[in-house]
Amino acid sequence: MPKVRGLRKRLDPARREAVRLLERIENDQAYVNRLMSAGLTDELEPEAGRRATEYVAGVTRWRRWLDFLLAQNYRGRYDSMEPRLRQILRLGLYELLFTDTPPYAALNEAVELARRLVRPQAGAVVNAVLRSLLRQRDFLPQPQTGDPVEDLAIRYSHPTWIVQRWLARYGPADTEALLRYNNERPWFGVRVRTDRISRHVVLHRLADRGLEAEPSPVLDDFIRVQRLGPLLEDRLIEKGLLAVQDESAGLAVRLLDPHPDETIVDACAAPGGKTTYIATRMRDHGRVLAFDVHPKRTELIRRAALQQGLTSIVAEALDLRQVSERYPELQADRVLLDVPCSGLGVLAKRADLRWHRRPEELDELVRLQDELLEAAARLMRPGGILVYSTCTIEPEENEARVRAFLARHPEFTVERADAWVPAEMVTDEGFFATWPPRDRMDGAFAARLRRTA
Ligand SMILES: C[S@@+](CC[C@H](N)C(=O)[O-])C[C@H]1O[C@@H](n2cnc3c(N)ncnc32)[C@H](O)[C@@H]1O
Repeated sequence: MPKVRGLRKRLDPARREAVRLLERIENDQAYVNRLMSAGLTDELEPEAGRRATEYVAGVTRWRRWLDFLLAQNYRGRYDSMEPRLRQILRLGLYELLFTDTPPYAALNEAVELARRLVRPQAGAVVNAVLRSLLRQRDFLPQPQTGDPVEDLAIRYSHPTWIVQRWLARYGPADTEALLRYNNERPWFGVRVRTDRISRHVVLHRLADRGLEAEPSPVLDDFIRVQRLGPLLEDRLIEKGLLAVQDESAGLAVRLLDPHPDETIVDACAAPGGKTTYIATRMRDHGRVLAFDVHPKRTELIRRAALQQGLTSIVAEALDLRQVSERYPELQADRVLLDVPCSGLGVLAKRADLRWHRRPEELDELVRLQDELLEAAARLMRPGGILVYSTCTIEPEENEARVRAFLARHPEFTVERADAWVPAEMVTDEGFFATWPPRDRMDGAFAARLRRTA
């Protein structure tokens, strides 16, 4: 029979794009950062874009567990498999284990991807490996390396060094809860400009679009949503009525407690999520000086201020460590110092971060955090408030930095966070600290310090 041309099924664009992105994410750290700020899949139709995003995030999160299972079922050396074939196998297995895709559809799609994107014979490999795993789906092999920490890290798909840290600090039950939380599809916090639109109206509008959303239980101007797509389609963010922001970030601003007509410094401000919230809380009266060392990122602060119609914000590209040369007279009422950190509190949202972080980076970050604290302290008027905040749960970057700062600066004292944030999020020392599995938000920390003299 003659071959009929043109009847070959079209490759699913979402899966094809996911494979392409997964390859790039694994090879190119800089690309991940760009992807995060640029929006993953702009060229796809919205439905395919959503699926591609979900595939990329899911496969990235579960990478270590997927690799363990695939390696057990592959006849050759899994480590030296062609990278693209590996991504296709990961995607196929992810779909089989973690999505509602009917198993044979997932399998066929993966086989087709391998045939077309790798070579025709590669389809047979994918077919054999995934069929074998499909048969084992209800009794999957468990890691037995002889090291319980390693086993847990494989099972929950995290690097061993991170699991080791958390086990030593939190014990097995809490560590498992955190590992599990990091692997769930996260809810997103969204701030509502309640000076322009009521939260109630927003919730109704989203419900009409079929988007699951609920009010934040801890902040009266925040909601939680399961997906961001409908917000983007409704252009509510573009119109400056909503801003994507984790509730933990909102609570750090509440702890700062900015007032109208004050001079506030947001010392590490880009992309401006907290800056715009500060200005909103001040009803846009007063002055918010927003600094960031990266000129391009500083531009994002300006754009956010413009989008939200806030005129009290002045953004400037500046290394905070040089701020007193630039502004020798500055006497801020309040300073927010939202330092660069390891980000180990946001692994549920930043799926790739766990694979890129290295334990050695912590020392360098801690040094920078100390230097930034010194610089921030020089900007304060006596009686002023300094809030030091992070999106990590690592004590070296949190409590330890504040304790070391207080030892160097007896003119600062801690003000307990109880008056501004929910009691369960306040530590014995009076610091704000979230616990993601309990609070259903990012892991974050903030300390409120007053300069007394
Ligand atoms: C955690 S992010 C800030 C997030 C921001 N506060 C928000 O809520 O949108 C830390 C920022 O510190 C900036 N940064 C790093 N080193 C700095 C320095 N020496 N001076 C000023 N900003 C710096 C980084 O460019 C990064 O944008």
